[in-house]
Amino acid sequence: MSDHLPDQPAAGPAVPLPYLIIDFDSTFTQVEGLDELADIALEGSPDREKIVGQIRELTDRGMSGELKFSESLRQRLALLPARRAHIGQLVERLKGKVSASIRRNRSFFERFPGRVYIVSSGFREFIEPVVAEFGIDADHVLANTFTFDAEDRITGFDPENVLSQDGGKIRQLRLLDLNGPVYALGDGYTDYQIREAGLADRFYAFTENVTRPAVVAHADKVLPSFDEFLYQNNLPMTLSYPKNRIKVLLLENPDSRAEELFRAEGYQVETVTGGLDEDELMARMEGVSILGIRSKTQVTARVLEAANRLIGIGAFCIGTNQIDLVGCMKKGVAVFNAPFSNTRSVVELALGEIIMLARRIPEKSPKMHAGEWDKSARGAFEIRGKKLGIVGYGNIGSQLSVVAEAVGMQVLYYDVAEKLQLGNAIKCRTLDELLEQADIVTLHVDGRPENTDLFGEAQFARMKPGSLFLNNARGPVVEVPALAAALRSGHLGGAAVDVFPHEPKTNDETFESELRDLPNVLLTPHIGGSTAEAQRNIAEFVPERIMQYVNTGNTQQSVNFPNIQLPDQPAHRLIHIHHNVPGVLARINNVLAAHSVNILGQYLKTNEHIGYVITDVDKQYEPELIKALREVEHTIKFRVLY
Ligand SMILES: NC(=O)c1ccc[n+]([C@@H]2O[C@H](COP(=O)([O-])OP(=O)(O)OC[C@H]3O[C@@H](n4cnc5c(N)ncnc54)[C@H](O)[C@@H]3O)[C@@H](O)[C@H]2O)c1
Ligand SMILES: O=C(O)CC[C@@H](O)C(=O)O
Repeated sequence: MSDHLPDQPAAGPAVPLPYLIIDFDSTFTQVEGLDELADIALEGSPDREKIVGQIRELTDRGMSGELKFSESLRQRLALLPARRAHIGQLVERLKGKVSASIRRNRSFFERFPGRVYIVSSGFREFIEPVVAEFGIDADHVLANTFTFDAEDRITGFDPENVLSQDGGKIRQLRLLDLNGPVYALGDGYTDYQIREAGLADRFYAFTENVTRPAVVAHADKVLPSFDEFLYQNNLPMTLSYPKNRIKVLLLENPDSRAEELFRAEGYQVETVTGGLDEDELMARMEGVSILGIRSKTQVTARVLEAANRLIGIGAFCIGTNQIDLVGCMKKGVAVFNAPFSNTRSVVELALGEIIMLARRIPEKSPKMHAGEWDKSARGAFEIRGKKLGIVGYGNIGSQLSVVAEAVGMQVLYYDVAEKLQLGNAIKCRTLDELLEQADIVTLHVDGRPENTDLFGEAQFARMKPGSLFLNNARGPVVEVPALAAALRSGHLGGAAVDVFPHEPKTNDETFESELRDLPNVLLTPHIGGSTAEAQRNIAEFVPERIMQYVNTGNTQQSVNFPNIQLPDQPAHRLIHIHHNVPGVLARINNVLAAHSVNILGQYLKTNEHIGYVITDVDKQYEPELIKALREVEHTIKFRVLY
């Protein structure tokens, strides 16, 4: 079943295409023309900020219906010290501030110029040249006109123009006397009034730039973008799917940059500060296309069942053991993480902990806070020349190896996979070999199920008396009672633990552990990767991967999908995810052949569970092709990108 991102077939116009009455300020463009004109005219003036602020406020009060429109316009122009020459500068500025979704769909305007009217209480002098670039003629621009004095100063507006009067848009629409369905699109109350007066069949509140609750309350539909308007009306659009329909749910407080990037892309974003348990998460999954989590949220089979539109998961961390990766694959959900964004932070924490434990700081510092002066060298040692045993020589383990050698340690490592030996590090053939030699043992394995209880009584017993132990990897890897016993007995000289089998879901919950109050034990609340740098890196890395996947189908660095790095292609891209059973590619190609499709490129990669086929095709194809591809047996998900 393909259940998400319904593709937009190369749609033709609804017949007949309604007349579109589109507002200019804060709708066609992102800004209000008069506010910008004031900003230009007052450049260098000490009153700039104050006057622009006053004009903005008057604009807002007029747009939300709080102040009579004619009064708002009169007062704004009285404050505006502008001249004719400023208008040219304004036009250039406005050309760069056309609303993103309008700019994106320029071809729509060029294709249907006769059906679009710009009806605005702004001024023709700056509107006409901006919309002309979209193929909208001057006679389809209905707007006010300025008056000037002999020195070319703007003195006011032409009072005879109906648009300068209260109810101006209504009067203008009456004069237009359009024959056929009329849809009004705008951000202001005066746009809604067209509909209220019965002169438009629908009013669409356009919220891409500003949202005025009083206006939204009256709208037939709310448009976070012009794409959404085209999509709802089955009109030709530049994107295959409106981005505002993509809902992102972000849990566990990733850096705010993540939310910012998703919003800038046009997605809807909801955030939850802490983690959610399974039932809570299930209740939130309806309609979510992208889920963002960190280490606490368990994405289980039940959660996936409740996810009716999920296409991607972003793990804003390294570990992905909290996600049912196979379940995601079988549902066509691509998972991305940030494999190196916090590596350095964990390494620095581990190195710091090694030094702190070697000097017994976890005991000395609390004593000092309690007023006790305990100056002694008992049990304290330098780390220079000591043997550091790294278990798990992946990104973190190997980076720690380099840093530890730089401070004079001898590195031993053990990994289940063959790894590049860095510097002078010595590979151990078995874990026991490492445990028997190391003065300090540090864990950097991943959280795969087989690693549960990797360290228990037997492993601690193998470690040298007085040695130190660190776990910054995953809580379940260590049997906590065995570690506590080894510390209590004095067999281990100290430990630093950042991760626990049971971690509080939020900062409001109490942390319970047998390790509390043990001597020379550093406990930290899973903060190995919690630095400003790491969190910022993660918050950029993960959204970028996800947006690339949504926009191009690129699965490079996905944790569970076959990795394909796709070329840019000015084509329609058919993205097909299917169960990996023999013959699916042949079936897909039979469908393409039966519809005489011109294939520009095809890419296939499979893994144990799924096949991922990307076919770039010529833009000319019959809409039935899409239906036929969706119906190919064993399809998990299918979408079209263009
Ligand atoms: N404390 C934190 O805040 C924090 C931050 C980042 C990462 N982590 C944890 O650290 C882990 C390691 O991160 P990484 O980026 O180095 O991952 P990685 O995948 O690059 O390295 C893990 C290494 O462990 C090895 N390994 C797995 N099981 C093993 C075993 N039983 N014995 C020996 N070697 C084994 C793997 O072969 C791999 O080389 C992550 O999976 C995550 O769970 C914790
Ligand atoms: O920030 C987190 O929640 C997890 C950090 C760490 O364990 C990781 O896997 O990157």
